[in-house]
Amino acid sequence: MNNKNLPVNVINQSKHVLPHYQTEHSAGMDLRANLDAPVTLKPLQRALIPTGLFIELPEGHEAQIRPRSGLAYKHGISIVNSPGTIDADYRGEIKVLLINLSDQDFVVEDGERVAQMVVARYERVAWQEAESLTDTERGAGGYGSTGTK
Ligand SMILES: O=c1ccn([C@H]2C[C@H](O)[C@@H](COP(=O)(O)OP(=O)(O)OP(=O)(O)O)O2)c(=O)[nH]1
Repeated sequence: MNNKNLPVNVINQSKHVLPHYQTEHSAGMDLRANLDAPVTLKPLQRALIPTGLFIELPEGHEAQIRPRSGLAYKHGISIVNSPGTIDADYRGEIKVLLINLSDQDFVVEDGERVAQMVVARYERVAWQEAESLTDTERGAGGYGSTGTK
């Protein structure tokens, strides 16, 4: 572990090693399915996959549960609520809400790396109710207002 990394309390009740960064500058750590038996996802079926991990994030941090691009590309496996949010005050088990967007069955095996977790800082807002907002070049334009070329 890099000594600049954020210390995070974790309880690992899974059969597997703790998630770890695969390369020097990976943003995410892959999460492994912790299963007693394989789970088959039929086309368009979803399932909540347990990880056996419980974490205690420092205040001001969240964890985002994101799809893995390889599983998405090769097998159409994504995450229904992507990115899932793990709150700093959550003490339950981290779970991954997978969905099979392909037209073939997909079998999730115990220990398979099914998602990645990115820890990020966040801000909370203090509303300041206002009569008007500042003018900008964009204004209310969105949804493709700037074109594609
Ligand atoms: O992919 C996810 C998303 C969430 N959670 C856990 C951690 C999170 O802190 C908690 C609540 O998530 P969220 O706020 O997204 O759920 P909700 O549907 O708004 O439920 P709640 O009313 O419990 O906040 O569930 C997961 O384990 N995996």
